[in-house]
Amino acid sequence: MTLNVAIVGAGLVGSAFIKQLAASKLDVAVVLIARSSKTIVSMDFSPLNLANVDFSAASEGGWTPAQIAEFLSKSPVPAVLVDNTSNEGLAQAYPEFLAKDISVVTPNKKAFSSTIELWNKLFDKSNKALVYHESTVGAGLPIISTLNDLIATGDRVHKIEGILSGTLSYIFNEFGSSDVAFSAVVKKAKELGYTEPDPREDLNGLDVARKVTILSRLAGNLVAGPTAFPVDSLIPKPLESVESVEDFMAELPKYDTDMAKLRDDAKAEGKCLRFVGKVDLTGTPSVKVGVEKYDLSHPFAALQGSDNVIAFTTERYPSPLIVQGAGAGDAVTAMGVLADLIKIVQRGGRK
Ligand SMILES: NC(=O)C1=CN([C@@H]2O[C@H](COP(=O)(O)OP(=O)(O)OC[C@H]3O[C@@H](n4cnc5c(N)ncnc54)[C@H](OP(=O)(O)O)[C@@H]3O)[C@@H](O)[C@H]2O)C=CC1
Ligand SMILES: N[C@@H](CC=O)C(=O)O
Repeated sequence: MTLNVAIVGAGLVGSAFIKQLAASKLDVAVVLIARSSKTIVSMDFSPLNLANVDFSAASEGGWTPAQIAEFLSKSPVPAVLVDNTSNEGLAQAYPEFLAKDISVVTPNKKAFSSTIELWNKLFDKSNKALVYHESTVGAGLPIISTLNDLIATGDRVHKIEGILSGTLSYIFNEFGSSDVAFSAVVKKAKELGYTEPDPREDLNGLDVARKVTILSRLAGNLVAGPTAFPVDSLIPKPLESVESVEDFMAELPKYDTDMAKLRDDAKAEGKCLRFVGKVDLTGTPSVKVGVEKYDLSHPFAALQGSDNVIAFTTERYPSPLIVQGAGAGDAVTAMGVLADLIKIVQRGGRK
């Protein structure tokens, strides 16, 4: 085997990733698969059988990031952590993995939109291990690789603008084109697997703000984090203090008429609502995230389903380079994660 892999998180994305990896016949051994409270591990680094991942047989108890890093550090071949969780603690521990020459692949945005100090540790030139995180923005769409390629080849980014949330794209596409209730579309987006584990992280703009933080930083504008610039929230004020997701979802229908009014006002002007993220580097850099009205002839008005669209305006692309397609969902996100793992295999697991 060329690499040993630990997969942490076997939810929607993690399960789809395991299925795709099993079908890919990639020359790696999966030696650990973890959920929050159960861990399947092959202590002698022999490959686990991906066709039969059975957590019912695993003993109770999750492994800490430090335990996983310690285990992988003993691997006789280069090792990779695939983090398919949205866990903050694991994200903060990536430097521990990198310090042990363990590469990281993840769709988890938390580390990359955290402090600049953590960002610098992740991309420290002296790291021998690799970090790939394509699916942190636009799921499997080639957004991060495109931006990195533009910059690495000497282009200058002027603006990045787009619809970066599969959930909010789906919500505004569905809710805007019919009389369906806002709360019903939010529920459906959750059922379809587009939302974050807690859908309020989508509705409050934080998920898009995290993605915009990542893009802005990659473009050279080191914003302090997702709360360092203006972000619109779609959470009704009285629901901001609700504790559980279940209570929030139960209360949301009470605010359907407020959201319908916003939609109908835009319609009356011949426009539609879209939730967009923008990075403008043409003068003093500015970053913002929120609801905007677009003419029905605008490309952002014609999106379908959970589509994301991102427009890079650069020195070489004054008429923007556009990437568009499904921006959420288990299969497309897992595809981005697997494509990143394949890159690590191709590079032999080390810089
Ligand atoms: N869904 C999508 O369309 C997209 C998702 N992403 C990102 O992918 C990641 C996963 O999303 P998704 O699959 O939808 O989320 P899920 O909630 O379906 O799955 C999360 C998984 O992580 C596990 N987990 C959580 N904390 C820990 C921990 N401390 N140790 C071990 N396992 C843990 C959960 O365990 P348990 O099973 O025990 O609950 C679960 O298996 C998130 O970061 C999300 O932002 C990115 C792009 C698109
Ligand atoms: N909840 C996110 C999932 C992908 O990042 C979204 O809706 O875009």
